[in-house]
Amino acid sequence: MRFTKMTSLGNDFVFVDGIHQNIHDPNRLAKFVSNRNYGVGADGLVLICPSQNADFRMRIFNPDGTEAQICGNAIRSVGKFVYHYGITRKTRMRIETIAGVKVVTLDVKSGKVVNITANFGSPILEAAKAPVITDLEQFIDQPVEVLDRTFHVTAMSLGNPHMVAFVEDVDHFDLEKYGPAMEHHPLYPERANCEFAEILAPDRIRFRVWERSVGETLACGTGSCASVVAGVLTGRCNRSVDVEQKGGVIHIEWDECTGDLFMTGPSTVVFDGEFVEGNPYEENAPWD
Ligand SMILES: N[C@@H](CCC[C@H](N)C(=O)O)C(=O)O
Repeated sequence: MRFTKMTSLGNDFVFVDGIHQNIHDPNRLAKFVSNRNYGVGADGLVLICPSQNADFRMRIFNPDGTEAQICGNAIRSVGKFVYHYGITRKTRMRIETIAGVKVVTLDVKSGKVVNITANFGSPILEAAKAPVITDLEQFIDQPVEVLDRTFHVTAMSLGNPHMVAFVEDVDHFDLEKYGPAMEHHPLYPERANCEFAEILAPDRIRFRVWERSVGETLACGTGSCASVVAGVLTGRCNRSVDVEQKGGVIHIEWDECTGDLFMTGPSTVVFDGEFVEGNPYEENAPWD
């Protein structure tokens, strides 16, 4: 089985072409490839599959083997992957996910994909669909007690669940302490991807993320969108924002007329590989 390692601002994934290869038990494969000692090492596995109603279908699996609905950095990388490997010549394509079909547009210069924009559509702000357990219709800037602190949280779905809390001095924020407690907070029946964000200027945010089923990652595409949405809804930022993360900067636009969220940023093909002796399906394996 051949694979490709790609990274988008340090949010790294193993991509497997499931159009020309037959993949069974992707949940188990995800645990193996994601392991940084026994496998390739990644924040998850991405399968690129044929689609009935779009150009391609993306499936994304977290390192614990759970399947997520969507991933912002991975979907942009899928756009680059299919163009880079000549699977398509299209520079604008529709990619199916559990969270719906998203449009991905490539910026190609001298034959190379330099930037990729993904349209995520509108964020889902209805609390019941975020999902958050509350009587409120929307969960915006609401006090939430976590361990010894109260955060003001805005919850939403980008297809996957997010919560955003604004903090001061995010670089010194104790993410290891509050991240897991927030991810597993009883408010979120499906757990949540948790963004702790600092406003640097109305057009610049810096955030750190504690991802559901992963932990801290260097960047999160859907988390970048969620941070800007929460910033706009609470009057903290503009609709066109550069979002800083540990792994780099991404640009987010939240269109006032259509309500669509656009994310633009790079993706890098790091290396191609082929599994030799590793057996992803081994019983009682050390990556379980
Ligand atoms: N890194 C991602 C999100 C990946 C999925 C997430 N861990 C979940 O379980 O929802 C991004 O770039 O959006």
